[in-house]
Amino acid sequence: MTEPLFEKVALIGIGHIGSSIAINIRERGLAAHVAISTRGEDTLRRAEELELGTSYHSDPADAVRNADLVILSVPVGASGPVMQSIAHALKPGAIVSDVGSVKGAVIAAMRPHVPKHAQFVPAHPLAGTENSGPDSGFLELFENRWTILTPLEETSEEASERLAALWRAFGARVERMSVEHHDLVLAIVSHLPHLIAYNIVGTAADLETVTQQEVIKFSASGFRDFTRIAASDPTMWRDVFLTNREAVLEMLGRFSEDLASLQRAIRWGDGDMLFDLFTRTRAIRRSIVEAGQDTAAPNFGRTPQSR
Ligand SMILES: NC(=O)C1=CN([C@@H]2O[C@H](COP(=O)(O)OP(=O)(O)OC[C@H]3O[C@@H](n4cnc5c(N)ncnc54)[C@H](O)[C@@H]3O)[C@@H](O)[C@H]2O)C=CC1
Ligand SMILES: O=C(O)C(=O)Cc1ccc(O)cc1
Repeated sequence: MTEPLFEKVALIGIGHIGSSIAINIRERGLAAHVAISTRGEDTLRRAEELELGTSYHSDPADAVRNADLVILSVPVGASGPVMQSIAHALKPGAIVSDVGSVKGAVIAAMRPHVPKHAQFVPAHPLAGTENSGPDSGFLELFENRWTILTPLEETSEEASERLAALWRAFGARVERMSVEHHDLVLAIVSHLPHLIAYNIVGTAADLETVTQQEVIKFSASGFRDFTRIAASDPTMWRDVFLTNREAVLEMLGRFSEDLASLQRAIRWGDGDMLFDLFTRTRAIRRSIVEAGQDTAAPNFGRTPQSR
């Protein structure tokens, strides 16, 4: 148990990320009260059965009343309307944050509704799995993972630091970044890999010459890794690609050019080109492993169910 960092926290949206936050707050004793609200009545009931909070509200405005910290953990496309619906109930000095995978579009949607008397600290934990819903959260999810804060010019240093302290209490490492840079970095390290996974699994599913049963039966571990990522939540990822459009298209353009060079090397039997690239990429993997960010880390891609 740590000292409570906040008296009352409100969690709006209680899926994979919201429930992992709730479990961290509960297990580490980081807030005296945790009010939960989410769109679906079934999800709200399930959150109560799992004892993720201390009060449960159908109306998000009721949950945020008197809260010192409000965290939105909803699909990126829902952030603006949810912010609008809670704005009038925020207490003076309240900190409002989010966990969205895209920052530019979320900030553009939320910022106009944040009252002057509140502090908006946008955030993004670089941690998650392909699972969704309130049953998929777990305590270790954020351990040794980065959480990026993208404070705005009107955000106070004190509010950023209080939110950073909460993420550190979850075991996360915290870094600050500009909004634009965040969206570019995430386009290459997270959004494009998901697009590639969705595409390759889709291509395999549509083949006429190889049956779906064969794809399932003979899938080697490389393909299996893609199927895990391609099992990620459709609503969440639809919103990511629609809202980080420019950065994803920029990275996709670079990716397509590089893929065309590989295609040419294979066609012309340019083994040196293939060997050189594969040597450089192997070095990147080794530096990720050395930095302790590899798949052997305790939480990667695993949930309590699969452990
Ligand atoms: N799943 C992941 O690996 C990661 C997700 N994120 C971000 O976290 C956010 C939430 O994602 P997950 O927890 O994975 O999704 P999820 O699908 O597990 O949970 C989403 C929650 O939002 C609620 N919700 C949906 N629309 C709503 C609305 N209009 N009003 C109130 N509640 C609403 C749902 O009922 C559910 O409780 C997304 O913005 C996503 O980009 C960030 C890091 C990792
Ligand atoms: O499941 C995976 O491999 C992930 O990459 C999880 C993830 C998904 C979305 C994010 O914004 C951050 C992390």
